[in-house]
This record gives sequence, structure tokens and C-alpha cells, in this order.
Amino acid sequence: MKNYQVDITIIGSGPGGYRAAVLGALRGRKVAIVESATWGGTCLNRGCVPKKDWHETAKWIEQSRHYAQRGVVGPDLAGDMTQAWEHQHQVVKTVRSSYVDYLKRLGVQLLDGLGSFQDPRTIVVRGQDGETQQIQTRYSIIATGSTPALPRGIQTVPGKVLTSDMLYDDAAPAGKRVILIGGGVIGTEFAYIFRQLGKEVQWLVNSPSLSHTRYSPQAKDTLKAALHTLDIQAQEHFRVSRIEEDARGVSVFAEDGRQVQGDWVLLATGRHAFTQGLGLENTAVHLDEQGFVETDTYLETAEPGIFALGDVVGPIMNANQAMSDAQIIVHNLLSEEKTARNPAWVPELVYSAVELARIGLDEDTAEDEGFEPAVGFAAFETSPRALGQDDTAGFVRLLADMDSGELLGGEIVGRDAGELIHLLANSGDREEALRRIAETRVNHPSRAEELVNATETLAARWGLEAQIFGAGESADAL
Ligand SMILES: Cc1cc2nc3c(=O)[nH]c(=O)nc-3n(C[C@H](O)[C@H](O)[C@H](O)COP(=O)(O)OP(=O)(O)OC[C@H]3O[C@@H](n4cnc5c(N)ncnc54)[C@H](O)[C@@H]3O)c2cc1C
Ligand SMILES: NC(=O)c1ccc[n+]([C@@H]2O[C@H](COP(=O)([O-])OP(=O)(O)OC[C@H]3O[C@@H](n4cnc5c(N)ncnc54)[C@H](O)[C@@H]3O)[C@@H](O)[C@H]2O)c1
Repeated sequence: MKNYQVDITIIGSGPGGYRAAVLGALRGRKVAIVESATWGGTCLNRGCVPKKDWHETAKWIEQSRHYAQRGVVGPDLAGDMTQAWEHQHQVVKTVRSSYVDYLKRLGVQLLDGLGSFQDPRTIVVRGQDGETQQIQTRYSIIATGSTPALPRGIQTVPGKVLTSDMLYDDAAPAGKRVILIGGGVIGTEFAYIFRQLGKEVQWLVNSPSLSHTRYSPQAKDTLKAALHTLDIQAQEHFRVSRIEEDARGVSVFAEDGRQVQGDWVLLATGRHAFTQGLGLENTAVHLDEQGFVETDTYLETAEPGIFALGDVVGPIMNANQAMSDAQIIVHNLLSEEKTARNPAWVPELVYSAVELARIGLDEDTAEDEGFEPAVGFAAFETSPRALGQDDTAGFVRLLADMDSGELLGGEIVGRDAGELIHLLANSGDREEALRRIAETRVNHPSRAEELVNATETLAARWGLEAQIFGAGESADAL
């Protein structure tokens, strides 16, 4: 049995674990990272990276409908999921090998196998070949992510009843008629992607799409309208209770007796924290009622020296949160001044018929926290850049406190929202944020200009000129 002595051990190599390993090594610490399955975790192998690759393909196909009017002529184009699957697979392989390479170059010790606490400072790693290795560690980070949650009584069947994990682990099933279950983020993203990739999609949801998220009603309505334009509509109040397979495919039954038939099913019915086999009983680490690892606001568990991040901590499950958590933990391990987790200021995204991005507080939360939120709005409808791209859906919506002009939150809907949100994500002084945006030297024509326009709307409509433009000359003095 091989033995290692390190400063920090990370269990799980998803975006959170990977980022923690990189930051720990860059700060001169001896780091080991353990992975029981594919290096890179859910995000790289079965989540964000392959999904965004498909979203890009779906956008190309949608945009091809504008080709003729722009003077690009030729036969009609259509999506092919088999080829799209191959494309994402190649992208994922390339990214994975560059990730692993970088960790090795930084001197991180990579260990293949299931990591399990023998005691709070000892982790045993069991490889698939039965070999075991042991790590003595000063600190540990649990970064073991999540797995798909299935409705009660429903089981997966390869090629017929899949989760998103299974969809990317093996080539996509051939059948054209797909039944998609769930109105959460995955359901809303895949309804669009599947449709553009040439599938006939029956989308079953028990509550309206994204109803449990913090996007504004305006954002959800814009997305709904874009999906309708592409003839994508959900069957609402469909609570799945049973799935049957036969020679012709699959039948999905609702609690109220409705029945839908198709070739295969994708279950997008949530995910839960994954802690199986971690040996937490040999530590003081505690799980909450939903199975998430409990931590304090600095992400330390009930066992001093053991931290946790990302999906396994929840409740927000996205790569951005996992990577932000990693930054916080490594910072706190190495600095006197501690930083607390603040999920509100980590961007959230949805990639569907339009992109939705948001950060900060929504109106209700802002009011609850004692602010008086004012809204600044700018639509892409008249943006020269958006018009030139034949893609004018969406807007920028900024929230500021009426008294102080402090930026409270922001939402960007439309093409490239996932890139533009970074202009709001800088964690600098938020009392100065709107002034910083208003003074940004912009590229023209660009979508980023609409952020400047939204700050100007805020100033003009809510009398925030002094806070946003500064106390310069008044109009009377001119
Ligand atoms: C279809 C889909 C699309 C998504 N798209 C996006 C997106 O566009 N943007 C976004 O921000 N988020 C997206 N997400 C969410 C994102 O993938 C997750 O939030 C993110 O991967 C969580 O990162 P993590 O580091 O917490 O864990 P994970 O990425 O889940 O990684 C955990 C790793 O730990 C390993 N592990 C578990 N137990 C052990 C053990 N005992 N020993 C060793 N290794 C272990 C697992 O094998 C796994 O590799 C998507 C998710 C899905 C399913
Ligand atoms: N862009 C991103 O950041 C991104 C992308 C994909 C996934 N994720 C994260 O991954 C996690 C999993 O995504 P998800 O969409 O599976 O989960 P989710 O929790 O967002 O949504 C699950 C949906 O399934 C529905 N559902 C559950 N049981 C059902 C039943 N029996 N019949 C019909 N509907 C049922 C729920 O009502 C809900 O609408 C989420 O936390 C999500 O935020 C993030």
C-alpha cells in the first residue's frame, strides 16, 4: 500500500474539486485529488461542457433559418444528434486531457479510486483493481457532487429511460420521438436542444418551466415566447407516476391517468447530493434532512479541518457555485481574514431558446433586506448589434437601491447573456458599480452597450444622476 502525506486532499474532481486543487497548488501547498469515475466530474463529462457544445449546435441550426434573407442560399439544414454526440465527445476528451495535464504540471498528486475517510485525517483510496492507497492529510475538501434523482418507483433502462448522465456516457439513442420529463433547468435546456437536433419532443412538466428559480416573470415570459415560436410547449400539471416499455418504445403515465408514447425518455427530475462510500461515519461531518453536507458559512463541516463545496453542499447546484466555493475554501485556509459564502453574487445561467443570466438580489429579496429597488431596463430590440445578428430577443434589467444607487442585482436575457453577466459579477464595491458601468469605454456596436443604456435609464427615471454620473456640473451651470 502506497502512503502519501499532504496539506490538502480533495475528494472529487468536478469543477469545484479541480479548482480547489489548482488554487491550492498555485499557493504552494502539497495537494492530492481523488476521483472514482471520470476525471472532470459531472460538469465536464455529463453537464455544462457537452451541454453547451450541443446548445451551440442548436443555435447554429436555428440561425440557419435566417440564412436566405441574409443572402446565404443553399439546401435546408437539419440537426443530427448522432453527429452532435460525437462532436461533444471530442470536445470533452480534449478538455479532460488538458485538465489532467495542468494538474500534473502543478505537481498535484492524482489518485484513481473511491476516497473514504478512515478517520478525520486519514483517507483510504480503493482503486477498481482492488489496490488501496492511504493519504495522511491536514485538511480535506469533500467535492463529491450529485447524482440524478428519480421519481418514486421509476427506474432507468439503458437506451429507453435515461438520465442526463446516461445520455452522455453512451451514444444517444436513435429514436426520433423523445419524451422529456421535468420543468427545471435541464428540462428547459434540453427541450430546445433536442428540438433543434431534429427530435420530436413531448415535454412533460408538473409545474411551469423554471417556476422554482429566481428569474423575473419578464425573463421567463421572454423564454416561453421564444420556445413557442419554435413550436416547443410543455404539457403542464403532468406528474409522472409510471413508465412502461414495450416493443414500440415507452409509455409514460401521469398520476391523473394521461398517457404519452415515444421512443425514449430523458428524466430531468432533479439531482441529490452524493456522499455514498465516503466513510463520513468515521468523522463528525453531518448531513441535513435532504442529504446535503452541512457546513458553516465558511464551508467548514462539523469536523474541524474538513470542508465541503459545490453540489454536495447545495442547495444551488451549478459549476459557478462549486468554483466560487473552491476559491473561498482555499482563501480561508491560507489567510487570516475569512471570506463567507455569498451565493447571491455567483452568476446563474440557463441555456435554452434564449440565454438567461442573473446575479445578485431579486426585487422581493431586496425589499426583504430593507432596500428600495429601482429598475433600469434596456431591450436588445433596437440594439444595432442584435439587429445585425437577427437576434433581438431579450433585455438587460438592473436593480439599484433608490437611495444609495448601490447595484442590487442584474438580469440579462438574450444572446451572449452568459458572457455579458461577467460585467456585473466583479465583486468590487457595489455602491460604485453603476458608475463604473456608465463610464466603461464600450465597443460599438456591441451588446454590452445595453448595460450602459440600462444604467442611464436608472439615472433618468429614478433621479440617480448624482450617484451614477457623479456630482459634476449641473444642467443649470451650462
Ligand atoms: C445536464 C447538465 C447540464 C449542466 N449544465 C450546467 C451549466 O451549463 N452551467 C453550470 O454552471 N452548471 C451546469 N450543470 C451543473 C454542474 O454540472 C454541477 O453543478 C457541477 O458539476 C458540480 O460540481 P462539483 O465539483 O460539486 O461536483 P461534480 O462535478 O458532480 O463532481 C464530483 C466528482 O466526485 C467524484 N466522486 C464522488 N464520490 C467520490 C469518492 N468517494 N471518491 C472519489 N471521487 C468521488 C464523482 O465521480 C465526480 O466526478 C449541469 C448539470 C447537468 C447534469
Ligand atoms: N445551467 C445550469 O447552471 C444548469 C444546467 C443544468 C442543470 N443544472 C442543475 O442541475 C440540477 C438538476 O437539474 P434538473 O433540471 O434535473 O432539476 P431541477 O430541480 O431544476 O428540476 C426538476 C424538475 O423535475 C420536476 N419533477 C420532479 N418529479 C417529477 C415527476 N414525477 N413528474 C414530473 N416532473 C417532475 C420538478 O417539478 C422540477 O421541475 C439543478 O440543481 C440545476 O440547477 C444547472
